[in-house]
Amino acid sequence: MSVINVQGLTMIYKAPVRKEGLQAAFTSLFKRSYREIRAVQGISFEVTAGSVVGFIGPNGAGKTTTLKTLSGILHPTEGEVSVLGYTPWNREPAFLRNLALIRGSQPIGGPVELTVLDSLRYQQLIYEVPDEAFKKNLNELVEMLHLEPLLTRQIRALSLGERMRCGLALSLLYRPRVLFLDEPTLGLDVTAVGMMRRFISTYSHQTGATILLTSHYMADVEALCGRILLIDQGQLKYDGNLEDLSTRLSPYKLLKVAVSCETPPAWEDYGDVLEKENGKVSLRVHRGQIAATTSRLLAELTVADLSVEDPPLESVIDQVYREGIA
Ligand SMILES: Nc1ncnc2c1ncn2[C@@H]1O[C@H](COP(=O)(O)OP(=O)(O)OP(=O)(O)O)[C@@H](O)[C@H]1O
Repeated sequence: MSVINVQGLTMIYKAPVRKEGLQAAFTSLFKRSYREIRAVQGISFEVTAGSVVGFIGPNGAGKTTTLKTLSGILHPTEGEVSVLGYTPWNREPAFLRNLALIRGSQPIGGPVELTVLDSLRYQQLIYEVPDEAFKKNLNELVEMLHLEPLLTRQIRALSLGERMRCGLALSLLYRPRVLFLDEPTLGLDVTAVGMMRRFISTYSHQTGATILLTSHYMADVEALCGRILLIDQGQLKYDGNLEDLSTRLSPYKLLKVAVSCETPPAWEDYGDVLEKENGKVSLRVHRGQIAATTSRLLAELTVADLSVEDPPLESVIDQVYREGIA
C-alpha cells in the first residue's frame, strides 16, 4: 500500500531581483521584479508503507523543496500529493500528528531556554500524547538515543550532535508514521553518524515507519535505503536500487591480486592496470569477464590473495551528478 503518492509535483519560486546600488534599492520599494526558479519540475513517485527510501541529488536539485511540500510547509505550484491519504498543505491535525520533518541543519525549533525534558513534556501537550504512551516512548527514546545525561540540560547549551539526538526524540515522541529526514547526519562525527544510522534502522524496523531520507553521504544511503530516488535540476532521473545504478553506470569491477612469483606477470593480459606495487595489483575488469579472469589468474599464477570489489559508490554518484544518466 502506498503511503506517499506524488504526481506531477512542480514548485516554482518567485525570487525578487534588483540591480545593485542605492537607487535600485529605493526603486525596488515601489516596483519589484521577480525571476522564476523552477526548483521541482513535474516529479512523480510512490512510496510504500514501511520502506526507507533515499532521496538523493546534487546541491540545489530540489530535495528540501520536495520534502517541505510533502510535509505541508509549502504549497506547490502544480501537482497532486497525498501522504497517508491527506493533502499535506491542508495541514489537518490528524496528518500533522502522524508526520515529522527533521532537518540536520536545524534539528530543534521552539524555545531554546527549556531543558530537554521540559521540551519533551511541551511536545507531549502539543501532540496530545497520553501519559502512558509518553512514558513508554520516552523511555525507549532515552535508551536508544542515549539521552539520560542530556534531559536536564538547556537546549541552547547542546552541541550539534546532541541537538540532533534531542530533535529526533522530540519528533518521534508522538510516534509519527511518516518521517522525512533531511540530512540527518550533517556535521556529525564518525561515532555519532554510526549511532544515527543504527537508530534510524532500528526505529524503522521496530515501528514500521515510512522514511524518506536525503543525504549527501552515500554510506548513509547504502546502509539504510533499499531504494533511491535521484533528482537533478528538479527532475527525477532514477528510481531503483543503488546496486543497479552502480552496475548500469560502471560496467567494471576492481580485481585486487597479490602474487608470490619471482618474475612479474604480464598483468595487461588480465585487465587494465590501475595500480601496481610490491607484487600487488589492482585491475579494472569488465563485470562479464570477472569469473573467467579470476579462474585464469588462479590457474596461471601463484596467487597469495585475491578480492573483487565494486567501484566506490561515491565515484559512481559523482559521475551521475557531473554527467547525468544516459
Ligand atoms: N525560498 C526560496 N526562494 C527562492 N528559491 C529557492 C528557495 N528555496 C530554494 N530555492 C531554490 O530552489 C532550488 C532547489 O533548492 P532545494 O533547497 O530544494 O535544493 P536541495 O536539493 O535541497 O539542495 P541542497 O542539497 O543544497 O540542500 C535551488 O535552486 C534553490 O536556490
